[in-house]
Amino acid sequence: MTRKQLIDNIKNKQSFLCVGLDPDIKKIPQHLLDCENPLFEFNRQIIDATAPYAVAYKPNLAFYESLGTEGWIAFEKTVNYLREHYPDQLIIADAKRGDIGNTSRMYAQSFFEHLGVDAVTVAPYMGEDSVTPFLGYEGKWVVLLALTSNKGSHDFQLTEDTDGTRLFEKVITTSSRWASPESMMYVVGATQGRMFEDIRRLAPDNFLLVPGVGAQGGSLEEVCRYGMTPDCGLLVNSSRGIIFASDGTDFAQRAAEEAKKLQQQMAEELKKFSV
Ligand SMILES: O=C(O)c1cc(=O)[nH]c(=O)n1[C@@H]1O[C@H](COP(=O)(O)O)[C@@H](O)[C@H]1O
Repeated sequence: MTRKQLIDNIKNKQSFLCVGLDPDIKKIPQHLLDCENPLFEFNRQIIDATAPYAVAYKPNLAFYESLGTEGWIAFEKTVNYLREHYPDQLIIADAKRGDIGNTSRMYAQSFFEHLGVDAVTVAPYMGEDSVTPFLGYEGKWVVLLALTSNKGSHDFQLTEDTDGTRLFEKVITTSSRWASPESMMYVVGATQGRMFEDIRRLAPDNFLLVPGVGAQGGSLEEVCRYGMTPDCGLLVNSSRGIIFASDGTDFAQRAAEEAKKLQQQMAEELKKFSV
């Protein structure tokens, strides 16, 4: 999906919601456990219920890989279901990959050629040759970890160079030379508040994937105040806050309600910024 298509979808739907498909088998409703593939059935119903309010889905590979073959099948079926029934939704494989060039090329092939997702999360730690194999696929995106939502973001990302440059700033400045905002997004946690101002100084045009609202307590209003651009420039993810709103037979309907609430707040924010 191109940047223009993504922006058009956001404007048309008045939403920049990314629904995180992190279906923990221990938390999905009991009545689904008898289905042939409980994870896929859970995702299918969540997708059907939330699609009107979302522009992207982000399955996190950990929740699938942890179940072995059955989990991987659920992941593939989920991607195929989205492709077939909701071709306008951006699919982000949250895999946090990155390795020596020769290996990254295989990861890129797996996600972009075999699975056909639109975007993959990539860790920057191994540098240019670990990231560039994911670039150069028409309409595909690298979503590079910049300033994450967790406590551990202080351990490395916020440490300073002798000239005061913080590591996440170096990641953005250096990686901006590898790709344009047409194919590079950055992950910035919603819990980082005013740091979005610093991010925007370095990455004024890039889309930011922002996890951490809902279960991790980040503020949507604050993210928008410091991070929104004239093109919106944000994809805000919520996983548990939507998909586990209920563990009963009404789980899909409750997920839709939570997604709709976020979409309505997003529409207000888009209006404020005249997007
Ligand atoms: O790359 C990510 O998506 C990610 C980066 C980050 O800094 N923080 C973060 O929570 N995530 C992911 O975003 C999702 C957040 O889930 P919830 O906290 O349940 O909304 C999970 O899949 C996390 O692995």
